[in-house]
Amino acid sequence: MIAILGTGKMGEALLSGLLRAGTSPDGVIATARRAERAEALRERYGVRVLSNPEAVKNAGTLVLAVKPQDMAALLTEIAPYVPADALVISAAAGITTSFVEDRLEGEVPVVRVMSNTPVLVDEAMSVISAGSHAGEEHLRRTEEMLRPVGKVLRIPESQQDAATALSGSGPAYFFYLVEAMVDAGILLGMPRAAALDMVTQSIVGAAIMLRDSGEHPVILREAVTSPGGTTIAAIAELERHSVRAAFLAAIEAARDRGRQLASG
Ligand SMILES: NC(=O)C1=CN([C@@H]2O[C@H](COP(=O)(O)OP(=O)(O)OC[C@H]3O[C@@H](n4cnc5c(N)ncnc54)[C@H](OP(=O)(O)O)[C@@H]3O)[C@@H](O)[C@H]2O)C=CC1
Ligand SMILES: O=C(O)[C@@H]1CCC=N1
Repeated sequence: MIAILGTGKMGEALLSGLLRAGTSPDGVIATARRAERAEALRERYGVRVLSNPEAVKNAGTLVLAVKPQDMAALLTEIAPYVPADALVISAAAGITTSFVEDRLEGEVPVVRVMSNTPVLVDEAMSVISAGSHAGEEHLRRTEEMLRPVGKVLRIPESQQDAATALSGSGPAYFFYLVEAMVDAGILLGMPRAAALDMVTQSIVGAAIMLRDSGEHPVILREAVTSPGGTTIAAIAELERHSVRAAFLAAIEAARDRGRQLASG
């Protein structure tokens, strides 16, 4: 039995992914803070929505999907009820496995996960790291849960904040880029819907080429960039505005913010 504690955006995305992958609604318990949220989850997915202690007592795998700022309170609430042989999977940005271990009784295996919202379309990037009481079996169980909803990589926990900044937050950067490019289309007089179609299909096509061709992104970009042509005129402007430097600084800021999250 899997319990998802704190079924908000990520928790619901994981819940829907588990059900799409064939887990029966009887095999998942959700928890929520608000009664109307609990009712919506029951109606939408047919799963049981229980209190945190009831969910924890009944489950072998606990997925903690509350905001980092709510994690300490959740752990205090569930600590007396966590079964000794349960696997605890923490999905929160910035929360270390030792933060979770220190607030639970005994030597509970904890796996830290950073996934991203493309879980909703089975194209998540999830990175996982074992805590000090988790071993191969716990990593494998976590992989089995996450693989149906996308790609899973094992990384050292020391890289988790960097991964959060790159792939956890990553989809937001691409949506931001799409917004900016659609605005450029509007500036050039395109209808908004047509501009959105053009940009969306370009980003989908580029992403699939990148994933499936095995080519380095520089080679793929060079293939688009004709001497004296349009693309290099655009790239010259991107360089003039230090867009690459902005990405380096932005992702570093996201990594640094991740490091602060456990302290509120
Ligand atoms: N959104 C994203 O792209 C990603 C998020 N994450 C991580 O996932 C976690 C959740 O993020 P996200 O889904 O965006 O946030 P949400 O706020 O959408 O989800 C958290 C949910 O937990 C509920 N909650 C809080 N405390 C409790 C509690 N004690 N018992 C039961 N439910 C509780 C909240 O209730 P209420 O609705 O009342 O606030 C909310 O519904 C975070 O730790 C974040 O770092 C990781 C990767 C990507
Ligand atoms: O913005 C955040 O803090 C969360 C973590 C990764 C993506 N969203």
